[in-house]
Amino acid sequence: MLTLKQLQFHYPNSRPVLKSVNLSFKPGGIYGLFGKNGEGKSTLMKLVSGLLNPKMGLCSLKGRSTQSRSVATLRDLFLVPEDFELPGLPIQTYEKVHSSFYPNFSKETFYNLIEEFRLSPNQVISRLSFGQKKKVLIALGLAANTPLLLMDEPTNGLDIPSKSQLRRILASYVDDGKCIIIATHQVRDLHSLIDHVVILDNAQVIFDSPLSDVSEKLWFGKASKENEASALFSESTFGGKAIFPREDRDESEIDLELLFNAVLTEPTQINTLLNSINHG
Ligand SMILES: Nc1ncnc2c1ncn2[C@@H]1O[C@H](COP(=O)(O)OP(=O)(O)OP(=O)(O)O)[C@@H](O)[C@H]1O
Repeated sequence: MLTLKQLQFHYPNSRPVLKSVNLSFKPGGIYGLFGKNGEGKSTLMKLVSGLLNPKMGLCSLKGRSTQSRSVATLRDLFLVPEDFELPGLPIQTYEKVHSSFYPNFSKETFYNLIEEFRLSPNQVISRLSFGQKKKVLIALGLAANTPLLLMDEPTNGLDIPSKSQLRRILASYVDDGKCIIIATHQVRDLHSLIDHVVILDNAQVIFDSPLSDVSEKLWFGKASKENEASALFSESTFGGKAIFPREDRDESEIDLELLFNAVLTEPTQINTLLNSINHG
């Protein structure tokens, strides 16, 4: 659905933010995009949305370059950005202005979500709190029903009940025709939803793997004197949690935070093991 080919980007007079990034995103998946602060997650989302132009390479959505920002492409994607400014319009007016851009927009979904988020259609957006504004954008993004939904730190600003509410809403939203990419540091908020992980580091993709492959090849458990030597990665600050080759052990629950730290520290070891999967 979405392909990034040899994508390169830097801001004026700055170091490269992305160096030759190649990625492919398929429908039916929720992708987690991770990276340390400043590694280019928001930039990548802006490139995909056509808000920035790559210095080299291409982003194509359903075979069309997103850089052209053609109507046909823009109606296929929605970006919920991390930072935004929203106008002093009532929610229902804002919905009317934006819904017309999206052929599959569902007013029913939008107003159901607005109600679920305890907002009311006549509230003026500029007078809402940051978290409430974010909920309006999330409702708009989900109601737009676009094949590609990009969410940059969607749980930032949401209170604890709203985070689980969003998790539940997103789980029911994804279907075989849609692809969702979520950039987040709040791994725990959405970890149960994510089924594919992409990690950016040093302007490159250092990890790109479905979690089914991670479960097949890696085992998440506690390090002990007996097994310490076989650990691919262990972190004492995680209470002795460690990652091992799975071998013939039962499947374990994936700890995304530990996986992220492991990939940043031992990318070659982790990737070599995952690449040994025979997909044939
Ligand atoms: N408008 C801009 N002009 C110049 N440099 C920028 C601009 N926006 C971002 N950058 C730089 O580009 C790099 C990538 O920023 P980006 O916001 O994409 O990172 P990020 O991974 O989303 O970070 P975070 O996790 O902190 O949200 C950073 O070094 C940042 O300083």
